[in-house]
Amino acid sequence: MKTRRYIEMMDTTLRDGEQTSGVSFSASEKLALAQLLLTEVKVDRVEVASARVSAGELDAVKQITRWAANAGLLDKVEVLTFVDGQASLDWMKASGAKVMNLLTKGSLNHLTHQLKKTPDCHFADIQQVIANAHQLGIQTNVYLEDWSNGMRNSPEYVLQYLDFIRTQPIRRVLLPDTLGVLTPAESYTFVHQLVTRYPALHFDFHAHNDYDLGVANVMEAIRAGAHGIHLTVNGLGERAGNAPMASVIAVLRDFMPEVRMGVVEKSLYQVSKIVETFSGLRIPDNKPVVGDNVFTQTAGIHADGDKKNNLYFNALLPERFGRKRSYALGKMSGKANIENNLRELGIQLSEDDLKKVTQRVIELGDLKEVVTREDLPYVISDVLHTSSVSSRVEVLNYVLTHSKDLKPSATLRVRIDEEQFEENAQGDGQYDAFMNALKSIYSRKKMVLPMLTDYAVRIPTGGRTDALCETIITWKSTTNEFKTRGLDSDQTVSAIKATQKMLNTLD
Ligand SMILES: CC(=O)SCCNC(=O)CCNC(=O)[C@H](O)C(C)(C)COP(=O)(O)OP(=O)(O)OC[C@H]1O[C@@H](n2cnc3c(N)ncnc32)[C@H](O)[C@@H]1OP(=O)(O)O
Repeated sequence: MKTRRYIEMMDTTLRDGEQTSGVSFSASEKLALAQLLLTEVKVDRVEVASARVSAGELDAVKQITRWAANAGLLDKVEVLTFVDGQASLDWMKASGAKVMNLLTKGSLNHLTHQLKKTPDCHFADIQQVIANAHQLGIQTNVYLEDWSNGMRNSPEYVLQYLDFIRTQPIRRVLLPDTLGVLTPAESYTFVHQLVTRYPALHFDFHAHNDYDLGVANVMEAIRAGAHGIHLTVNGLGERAGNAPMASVIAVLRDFMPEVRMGVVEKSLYQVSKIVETFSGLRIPDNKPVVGDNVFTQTAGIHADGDKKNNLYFNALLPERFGRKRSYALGKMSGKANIENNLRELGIQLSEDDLKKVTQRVIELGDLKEVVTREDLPYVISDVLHTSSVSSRVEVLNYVLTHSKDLKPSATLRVRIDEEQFEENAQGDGQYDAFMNALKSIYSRKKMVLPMLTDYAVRIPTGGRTDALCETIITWKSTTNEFKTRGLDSDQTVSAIKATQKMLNTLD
């Protein structure tokens, strides 16, 4: 049997990913992510910073290298450096990092117009930096910046460069499509040309996503013989970003059985969520593999087909990533969507009642209202005039204050079963103060509230909901994750309504 070729994965979320406009990771966030990426996601290497950037960046790299040295992983931590005499090397020394990814010029255009040097002069500078690094016990990989344009416009320069670099004590040659301009066909041709001509060199391919071709280009570069690839979590990166890790891993696993890799598929969703929080950049709901809605069937026909011999099955199963399939509720729902959601809630309805509830969900969808699974008991009670909604908990009264230069506060009275409780608290905002008062009441009852993991506010347009504000809160308990929704003309009140629904879902 043919052995599968191992592809090295280098994660550059902490270097190239941080080049996303508006993103800046703190030192502790960088440390936590480097640890997670190397020990749980199990990428082969992480690039954690560019040299010389800032004092905070130096502190972050010091923390990472201290941890990595203790964990025996120091050779997996990389820093981008420049051809700048001793400056980057001094920074490397101070940071404790032992692998540098030296940024050199991969196109004659960049070399001539940015560095204003001749190839010979550039090669001499590079040779000096590599030799000095070697003396400091620092290993070198070389980036050929703008390599893709170099292959198109000055291929003789690229070959001249590689003839030079193969004589140097370097470990890897990193081929960036710096501006994300390659087509898949070119990615294959260019990588294949170099892999064939320089069989002793190790080539990494580094894709950018300017034409949304990052994943396709990575596939073709690997097919052409690239030994490693560079990825970022959630596709973070300058401009349109880099090749997104979760998509690339899924594609390689499902479509390229001839290669293998160390990355743990089950960890991809977790790391994606953490990077979403640390970067402050929300993942689009339709982002493959990690987006909120990518395992949600909306159309009634699809939901129906899922229960009939799994007709809409594909290999991209949510369970591979620790996720679950769900069924949206709205105007495209059929009975199957409603049934699936009711099953999760442990509710059974007769065929006739199911039709009535389905009809109401469709009407609400027409009004642009979002219906969550946890809304269904309210819809049922409204349509069937039953008391299927638990009203164990009722928010009876509250006063919320907001004033200049004073902390917002809340006074709250709730009924839980037959007992009433009152509590005051402060918070960073009115809703935070409300939640703090609520948490105090629940801790008196020795009960823990689920964690609020997302809070989305929307002003639905059109229909009857013109002036209303909709708050959808995502909660995470020890056993599951769910959403509740509140609708009111006041934003805080809509959040409180969503919160009361959450309280009534608790056992
Ligand atoms: C492939 C990539 O994504 S490359 C990303 C590289 N990383 C970064 O740029 C990190 C963020 N950058 C920074 O913090 C800063 O730009 C620094 C600290 C690197 C340099 O800052 P400054 O000294 O203020 O220089 P500035 O950013 O204005 O210009 C860059 C200089 O580097 C030079 N330069 C460009 N490429 C290289 C290179 N590979 N090696 C050495 N110098 C280079 C430019 O020619 C320019 O020099 P000049 O001032 O003599 O014209």
